[in-house]
Amino acid sequence: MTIRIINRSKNSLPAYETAHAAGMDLRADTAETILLKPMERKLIPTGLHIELPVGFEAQIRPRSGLAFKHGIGIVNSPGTIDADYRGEIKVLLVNLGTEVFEINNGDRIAQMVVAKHETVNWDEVETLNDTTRGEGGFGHTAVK
Ligand SMILES: O=c1ccn([C@H]2C[C@H](O)[C@@H](COP(=O)(O)OP(=O)(O)OP(=O)(O)O)O2)c(=O)[nH]1
Ligand SMILES: [Mg+2]
Repeated sequence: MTIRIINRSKNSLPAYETAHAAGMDLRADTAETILLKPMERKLIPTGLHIELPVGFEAQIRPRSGLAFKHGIGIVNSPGTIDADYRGEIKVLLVNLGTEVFEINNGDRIAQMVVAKHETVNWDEVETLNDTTRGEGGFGHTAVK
């Protein structure tokens, strides 16, 4: 599919790094180096604005390499970009590691997955179909 995009950064457009990757890496758009101290969170600009087709969303997900090596996560993971959002895509990084993490312009800080979603109408009722699980959850199938 083709999606309209405005790129106000000087970085290349988000791109799939391998032939069948699900996510396109997003790059930081920042004139100055951003420092993220341990347990600190910051909204990182990308300079990108997109026009998703109705019925699609974009998910902003962490990169496992940054998570593993530096403890970098996304506070609201996965972030949701709505089809009607025209603002700049931003990434809410958090440093869960023990060292200060440096972000420079063009660094690949997160990945974006474009996905279909349903739009639901509620059918409000008094009872739901019974199942073997019933109301069991939160570990109720664990071996005792
Ligand atoms: O990681 C994110 C998450 C969201 N957004 C943008 C796109 C999204 O469409 C909008 C609103 O996001 P969300 O619905 O998650 O936030 P909210 O706190 O519910 O804000 P709002 O009241 O604006 O919906 O913010 C981002 O740029 N990055
Ligand atoms: Mg919202």
